Amino acid sequence: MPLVFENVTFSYRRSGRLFDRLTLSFHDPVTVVLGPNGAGKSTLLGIAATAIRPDSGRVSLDGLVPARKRELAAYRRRVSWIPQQVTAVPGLRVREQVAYCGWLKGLSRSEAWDRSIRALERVELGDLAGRASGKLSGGQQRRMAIAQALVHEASWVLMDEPTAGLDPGQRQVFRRLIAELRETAQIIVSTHQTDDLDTVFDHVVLLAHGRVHHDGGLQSFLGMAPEGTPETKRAELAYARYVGNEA
Ligand SMILES: Nc1ncnc2c1ncn2[C@@H]1O[C@H](COP(=O)(O)OP(=O)(O)OP(=O)(O)O)[C@@H](O)[C@H]1O
Repeated sequence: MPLVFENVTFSYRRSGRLFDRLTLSFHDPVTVVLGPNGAGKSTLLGIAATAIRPDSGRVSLDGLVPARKRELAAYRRRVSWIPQQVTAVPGLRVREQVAYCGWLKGLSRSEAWDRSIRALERVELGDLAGRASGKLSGGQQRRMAIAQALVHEASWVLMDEPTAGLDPGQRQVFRRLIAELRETAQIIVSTHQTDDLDTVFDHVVLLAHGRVHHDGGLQSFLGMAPEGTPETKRAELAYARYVGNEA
């Protein structure tokens, strides 16, 4: 079920044109959108999540076009978005917040409540289900946000810099989660860190200044590193080769 951007143009009022007729198709199980700060990664995911409206062009998912009013709700049910900023809802406990997100996506209250604990267990937060959501650490809040996205079992999960603020142990949890999640959903992860690149990703989109510099398999991306580059440096050097001074 591909998620497709066709000729998408978008400008922020203050900072000018970011995307100029951007055409891109996400079709692999797990895609990473890699790019330096300000490349447009969050905006791209925000558009895919329908939080941001493009000025022109079309986004579609399995033929559903969110710009068509009647298709918007069905599109949104299929897509889960974890934005960069995680918000704790004052007064809610962790499990309540996760269940609330499921309810917002159209689950019944009891279904949302039942699924919330499973979602929290998947991100290894089951033990903290009863804690006030505002009292989690930054890394735990990011994992709660992932649970929020998992609770309604969307077919696409969009994760904006999900590993920011995670310690190495939590990054491992995240990798396992992606490996498990890819069985039931297609995933887009954004990051600016080449050391996040991992065999869990099938597809690499490299973005800089709103333009796509690479759109293809992980191995073809890594293959851009100069010959003889040690395994651990390939992502970094391939990235430097594509983006060069532009980053
Ligand atoms: N609300 C806004 N108003 C004006 N300009 C914005 C706004 N949000 C983002 N921009 C600009 O749009 C460009 C792309 O920003 P975006 O946040 O999409 O990039 P990013 O790749 O996600 O960056 P980062 O890795 O820092 O999160 C940047 O130049 C940024 O300054």
